[in-house]
Amino acid sequence: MAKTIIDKIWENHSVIQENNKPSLLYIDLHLLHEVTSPQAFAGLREKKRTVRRPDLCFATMDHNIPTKNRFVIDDSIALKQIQTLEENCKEYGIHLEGLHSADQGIVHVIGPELGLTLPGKTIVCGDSHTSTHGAFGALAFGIGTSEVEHVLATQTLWQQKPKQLQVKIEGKLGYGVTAKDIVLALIANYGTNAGAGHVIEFTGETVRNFTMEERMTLCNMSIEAGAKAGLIAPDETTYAYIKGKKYAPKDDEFDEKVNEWSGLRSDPDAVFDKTIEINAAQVEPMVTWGTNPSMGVGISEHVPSLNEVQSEKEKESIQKALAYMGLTPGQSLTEVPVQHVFIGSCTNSRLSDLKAAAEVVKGKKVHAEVQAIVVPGSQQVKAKAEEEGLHLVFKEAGFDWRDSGCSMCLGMNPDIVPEGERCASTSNRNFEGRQGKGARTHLVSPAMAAAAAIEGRFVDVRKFVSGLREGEAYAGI
Ligand SMILES: CC(C)[C@H](C(=O)O)[C@@H](O)C(=O)O
Ligand code: SF4
Repeated sequence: MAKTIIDKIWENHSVIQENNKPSLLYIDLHLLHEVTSPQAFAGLREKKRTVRRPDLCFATMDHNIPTKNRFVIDDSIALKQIQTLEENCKEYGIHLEGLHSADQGIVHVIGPELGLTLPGKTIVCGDSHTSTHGAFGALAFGIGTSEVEHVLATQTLWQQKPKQLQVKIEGKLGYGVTAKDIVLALIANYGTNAGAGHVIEFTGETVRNFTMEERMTLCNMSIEAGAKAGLIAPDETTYAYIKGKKYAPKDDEFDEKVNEWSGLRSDPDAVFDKTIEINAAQVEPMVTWGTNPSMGVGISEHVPSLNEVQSEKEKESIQKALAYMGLTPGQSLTEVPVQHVFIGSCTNSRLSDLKAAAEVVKGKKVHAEVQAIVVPGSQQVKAKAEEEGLHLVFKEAGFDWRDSGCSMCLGMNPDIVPEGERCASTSNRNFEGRQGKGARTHLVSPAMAAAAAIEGRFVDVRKFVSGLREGEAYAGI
């Protein structure tokens, strides 16, 4: 029978598989961070168990850490979680990239960057955006803390096989349109439940033409479309990225692996439970206006007016979101002032994201009413950006240039958006209170965030880059 890549990885890892029952899956890589691991280790200790394969675990600290003066941790909970991770890794012999490490960074940025994330692997982490690693053709998904304990103890996990959704993306991206806009458009059109109970395989010409960093942005947000995971079959782009990475297979072993990986693709006649088709050419730069990632529009559109909506329930949810966001129905987002700009997070903090933002910022100044920060996804990204002088572009424009971490993506560290203030953010979640109590989050691409930092309000980056302002003739792309 024809198989999808998901079927193939599932079969390769099933230790126990019975019809219609959960399978016991072998886990190839277990990533750990400071927030979701402490109780798991405590549980192990209580039951007098040990870590079965410390060599298949890899830990970092990212959520709680400050991005400015990173060694001064004032918050007592953060400090405790960081120290606990250090102690646990030491006790159980798990490799940790701590605050002093040049390889530290957001867990989903460093896995790929260090060559730990490889095609065909099963990868888990106590973190929902583990889906990011699917960009390499790995089956990668987030797990809860009790599952973290189970994987630590057994290196396996019971899992019901999910359904499979194909998201086929064809067409050429317009100028100024990015992978972030594509995934925001997917979620805006099909909702935050589109992928519920499914793993997504992204296919199509547009995806094939994406770089690995773009593929990571796409897979990162598959979880916001409700999916358990998202993945992309590996190809030459994948192998070229992996080659030479610190922990990636080397020399002959690499060639053998490429041979093996090249079988990791869905058979031409494989059947999916569902297929969604996206025309990338129709997508424009996106901005979210509401309190979940599906509440988004193209920058030339406007916030929904209530008479456009049919159902009462939807009307209510829009009204509630707009009240929280301090917006009015039908408003154009280009008239909305922003006070904060955050370029970072596991969605958009890799070198190409910083380059795209720097391109927009170059030679310009951050608006007087805006506080803007750039937070590289890892210390390696930071170092590479500095080699290319990107930090100078940002600093000269008035951005703060920080150390790596989750930062303003979520209100768990000192980088908080104050109540009632608005942030153009390259992260992936815009829930109420996500960036701090009462904070208003708008999800955008790095280029759109950079343009908002300069103008002090949302602008269409396509017009901005070509030097035009609203009202001026625009020849298109
Ligand atoms: C803290 C962690 C459990 C959480 C997640 O699982 O996603 C965080 O990374 C997030 O993005 O909200
Ligand atoms: S950057 Fe944001 S989304 Fe990613 S792991 Fe950290 S908190 Fe979660």
